[in-house]
Amino acid sequence: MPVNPRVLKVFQTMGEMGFTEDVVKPILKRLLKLYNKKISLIEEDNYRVLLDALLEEQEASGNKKPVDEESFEEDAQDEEPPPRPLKRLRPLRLRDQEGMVSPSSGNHCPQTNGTLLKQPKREDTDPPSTSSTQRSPSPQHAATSTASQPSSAQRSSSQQQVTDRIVPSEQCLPQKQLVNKGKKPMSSQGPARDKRHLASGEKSIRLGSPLKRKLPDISALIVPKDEPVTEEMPLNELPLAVIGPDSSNGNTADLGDQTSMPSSNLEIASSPSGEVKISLSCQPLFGRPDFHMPTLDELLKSVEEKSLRHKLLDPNFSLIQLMKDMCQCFVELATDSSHESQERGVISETHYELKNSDASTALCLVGTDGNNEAPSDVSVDPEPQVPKLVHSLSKHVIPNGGDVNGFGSRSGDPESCSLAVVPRYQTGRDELRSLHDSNDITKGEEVVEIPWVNEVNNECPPSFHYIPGNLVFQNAYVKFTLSQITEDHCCTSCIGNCLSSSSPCVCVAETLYGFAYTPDGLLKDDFLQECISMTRDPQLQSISSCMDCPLERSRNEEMLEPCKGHLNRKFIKECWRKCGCHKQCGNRVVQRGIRRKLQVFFTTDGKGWGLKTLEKLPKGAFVCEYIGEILTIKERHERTMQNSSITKTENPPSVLLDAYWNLKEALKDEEYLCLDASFYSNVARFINHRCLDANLIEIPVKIETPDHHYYHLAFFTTREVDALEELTWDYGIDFDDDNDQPFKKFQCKCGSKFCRNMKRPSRSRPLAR
Ligand SMILES: C[S@@+](CC[C@H](N)C(=O)[O-])C[C@H]1O[C@@H](n2cnc3c(N)ncnc32)[C@H](O)[C@@H]1O
Repeated sequence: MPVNPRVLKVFQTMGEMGFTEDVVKPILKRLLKLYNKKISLIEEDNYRVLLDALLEEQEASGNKKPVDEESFEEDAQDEEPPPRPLKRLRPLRLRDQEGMVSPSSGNHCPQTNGTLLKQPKREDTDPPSTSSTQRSPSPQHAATSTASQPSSAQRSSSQQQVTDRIVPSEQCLPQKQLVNKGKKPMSSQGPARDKRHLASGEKSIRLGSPLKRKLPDISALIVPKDEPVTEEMPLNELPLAVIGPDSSNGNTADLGDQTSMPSSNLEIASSPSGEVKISLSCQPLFGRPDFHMPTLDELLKSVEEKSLRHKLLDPNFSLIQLMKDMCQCFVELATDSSHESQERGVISETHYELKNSDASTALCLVGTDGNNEAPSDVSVDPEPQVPKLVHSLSKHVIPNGGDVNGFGSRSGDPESCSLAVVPRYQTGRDELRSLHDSNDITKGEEVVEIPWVNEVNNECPPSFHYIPGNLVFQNAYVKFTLSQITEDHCCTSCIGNCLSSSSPCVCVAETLYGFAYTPDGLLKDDFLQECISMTRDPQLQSISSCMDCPLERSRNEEMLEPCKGHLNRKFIKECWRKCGCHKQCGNRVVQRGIRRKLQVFFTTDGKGWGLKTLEKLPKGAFVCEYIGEILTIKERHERTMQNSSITKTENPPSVLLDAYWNLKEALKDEEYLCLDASFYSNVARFINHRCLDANLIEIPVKIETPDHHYYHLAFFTTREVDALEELTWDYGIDFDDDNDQPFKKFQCKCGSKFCRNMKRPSRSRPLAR
């Protein structure tokens, strides 16, 4: 029988591209079968689909399948070109679920070995084969019928085209939905919301950033190499992930027989050029009269509340678990109209329990999947604990230079953000690696990247949450309001750079010495020198004692010890947002954040991790702030008492914001504050101690508020610092005093000739801590 000339043309064209007829033939045959013998679909875009399939075949396996000797005569039929079919990116497979009939075997989008499919228009409603071994034509052809799936000619927006070409999740409908021919999608939401309702209650939910308009290079899709692949479910024929509802949620029975009915499908496709798409197709809960379709917003909110806030520090966090939670949230939302209030109830209850639990109880509470045992792959340190976010931070979190929308709360405010204590896991090395990107330990939170290196051993930096600005833990009163900042407190009439004005602006009026910065953004030498002297020289130290020291009160209210004294300090006042000056005004330095090239490194002299500069720093240069949770002294004490080992581990100490405690007017309890960098902090947590002649000094900086009780603590260089030098500051610890140290005493290895750990006479400031 003569061979169809169009088929011959295919062979000829492919031959010119280096593909032999033997290689092309079986793939062409499969594609023709898939496209109902419509060879025009193969011919489109210069045989793009065939080329893609050939490339995929080459990539996926070196074993060429035997050539099918059948003639193409019956396979290739001439026909009118149908509307442009949809293409599907290769869905990347994350996970296989054993013992379940995966949608891939029953309702997956059929594909060839090539993963880029064009889905021809098809009007028939014949159920497709559900055998995984059969490469049957798409079961979703009906779902992509003319009515529900506009042709390319009908599409005006190129974005729409691109979106449709990339993982058309509607095409992965189970068989039941295929009879929906001609029906319009049930979407009640506009396309801008990027969500689609499918026939018969199915819904495709798209997450993640908007897709780029450019059609990705499909042959270059990333395939995760470490995911399990079974022979029955070839990689390139499966959705990326198939996640069934969590059997532990008690809803399994409601979902029906999972072996006969596919559960929710999750598909993710990505390409090296950055296009990522997640598609979740949820199966309606058959037999549930109370089923209703949650909106995407409801679902996302519920997932966030359920998973993200509760698992912020969970070393066992896994994306799959998150996806499972998402499915579970879907089930809960879909079957319970009062889900919102119930969900909140659970949160507050958990919050209460966590806050009041001891370490072992908390350990049970944070076990994943309701499993109360610590996971076997992590070693659990029962002593140290990590505060864990269990409630919204949205209202009372105070970022560095944060907004003036009424942050902070008086104690007892039920809406305060709250952290509760849960055990800290000693995470495995790999997990730590994933927690701290070696290129940037700040995870993008700072303007500059700060890498970490360890050329000494295999240790990774300790686990902590990187935050670029201080956060209120719970009761600290830190409130910035515009009304608080009066004309006396900010330079509303200034323009441009305050430093270029002949007289100091009103912002620095209360500092008495004018601007602290030079036009180069460094500290003025005399100002710096005075700060250094007031800190280091016992003769020049100015120390005041509180009448009623909150530190002593928190330790023992019954038997108050006299205040040990607090160092009086000079402070810097920066211009801020209510000021009229430019954001680049020279009186705004600390609020611009870290600008220097720094590196976290493992020290060679036994101090653990440290911080070094990678560039030469001039004297008086701002390096970074000391960032942590803002705790009241009471909270600090409670945290210490809850587990006395917390603050006495290798963790950084909590630093008192005590420069104004000795004011005539007594502060309220929630205004005696400190910064605890144990769990939430920035790169300053790595700065090691050096007795007396450290190259950094901490200076109070007031930015947002005229209040005295809250300020920033900023580190400036005390001298010129060479590139690669370790950065150090004097913690002010008294090595002779065994009690009341803010952290575990360590054998000082600072190497300074003024080291106080060498039984020399005290030369510095064993003040209140
Ligand atoms: C703020 S942390 C500094 C970072 C810490 N080296 C690390 O590995 O995470 C404070 C802890 O570092 C260690 N450290 C800091 N300065 C030290 C010094 N001069 N000598 C010995 N250990 C020091 C102590 O264990 C201390 O408790």
